[in-house]
Amino acid sequence: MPHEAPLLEVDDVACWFDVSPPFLNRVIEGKQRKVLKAVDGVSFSVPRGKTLSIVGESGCGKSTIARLLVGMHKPMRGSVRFGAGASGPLRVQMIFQDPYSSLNPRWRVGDIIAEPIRTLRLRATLAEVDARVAELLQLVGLSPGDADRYPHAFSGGQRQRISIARALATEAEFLVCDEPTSALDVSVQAQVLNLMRDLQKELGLTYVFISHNLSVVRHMSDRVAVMYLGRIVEEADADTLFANPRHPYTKLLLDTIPDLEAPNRDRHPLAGEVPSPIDPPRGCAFNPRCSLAFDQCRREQPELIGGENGGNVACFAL
Ligand SMILES: Nc1ncnc2c1ncn2[C@@H]1O[C@H](COP(=O)(O)OP(=O)(O)OP(=O)(O)O)[C@@H](O)[C@H]1O
Repeated sequence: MPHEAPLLEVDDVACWFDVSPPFLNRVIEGKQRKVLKAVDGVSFSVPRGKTLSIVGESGCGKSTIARLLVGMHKPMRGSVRFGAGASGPLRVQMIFQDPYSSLNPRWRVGDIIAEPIRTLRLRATLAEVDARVAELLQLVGLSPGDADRYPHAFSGGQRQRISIARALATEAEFLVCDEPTSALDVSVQAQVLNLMRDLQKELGLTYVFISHNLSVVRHMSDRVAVMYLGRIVEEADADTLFANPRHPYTKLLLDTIPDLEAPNRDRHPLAGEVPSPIDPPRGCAFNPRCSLAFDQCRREQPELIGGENGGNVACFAL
C-alpha cells in the first residue's frame, strides 16, 4: 500500500516571545532582552483521519502550538505544512476551551453557524443556507429549531456543540481542539468527546487535540505527544504510551490519573512545578523534578530518539 503523506507536518517549530519590560525597548540592547521560549524545536506529523493529542502541564506550550497551527502565531523557526483537502485547499478550524466566550451572545445560533457558510459562499440561496444550518445542528445532536435561540439559552456542553457546528460549517477537515472539554462538567465532557469521535469517523476529520489531562485524551488519540517546557519529551501510539510510558515525566503524568479499577490505590500527586520558560534549568528541563537525573542531565539537553516500540523519547537515563 502506498504510504500516504501526512495531512499536517510540523518541522522544528519554535515560537519565542519577547517579555522584556516595555522600558527596556528603549534603553537596553537586544542581547539583554528577556526571551520566553514557549515552543522550542517541536516536530510531529498527523496522518489524515487520525488524532494526535498534545499533553502536558500548564505553561508547557500546548496552546502556543494550537495557535501556530491556525496561523495566530508565526513560527520564528521551522515550518507548519498542511496537505491538500478533499476538494481544494485544506480548511483548518479551532475549537476553543471556553464555549461561553467564543460565541457572540448577540447573534442567534442560526446566524453564528450560517456566517462562515455565507462568507465562504458555500451555499447559493438563503433556503440552502438554512437547510445546511439545520443539517449541522442535527449532526452535533441539537435540533433545527435551536437556530432561533441565543447562546445564553444553552448549557456549556450544548454551546460546545454549537462551536463544533460552526467549525464544520466551513467544511473544515482539520480541527485543532484546545482543551475543548475542560470548562465542562465531568458528566458532559464524555458526551462531547464521544460526539467528536463519532464526527471524526463519519466525516473523516483529522484532529490535534490539546489537553493537560491524560485521561481525557486516552480514548481520543491515535498518537500522543507529551510536552515539557516547550519541547516534546515523548511521543508514541496512544496504546503504547499508556501501557508502557518511558519518559519519567510521562510516568508521573500517568500516575496522576485516577485508576477506575483500583480507586483506593495511592496516587502520587505531581511534585514541584514547571520551571519558568524565561529561565529554564540547564540541560534537560525536567532534571530538577526527576528522580533518575544524573550529571549529564544537568549539562546537556537530550534529543528525541526513536525506540523499537515506534515511539520517540528524550531522556539520557533510559
Ligand atoms: N503572547 C504571549 N506573550 C508572552 N508569553 C506568552 C504568550 N503566550 C504564551 N506565553 C507563555 O508561553 C508559555 C507557554 O504558554 P501556553 O499557553 O502555550 O502553555 P499551555 O501548555 O497551553 O498552558 P495552559 O494550559 O495554561 O494554557 C507560558 O509560560 C506562557 O506564559
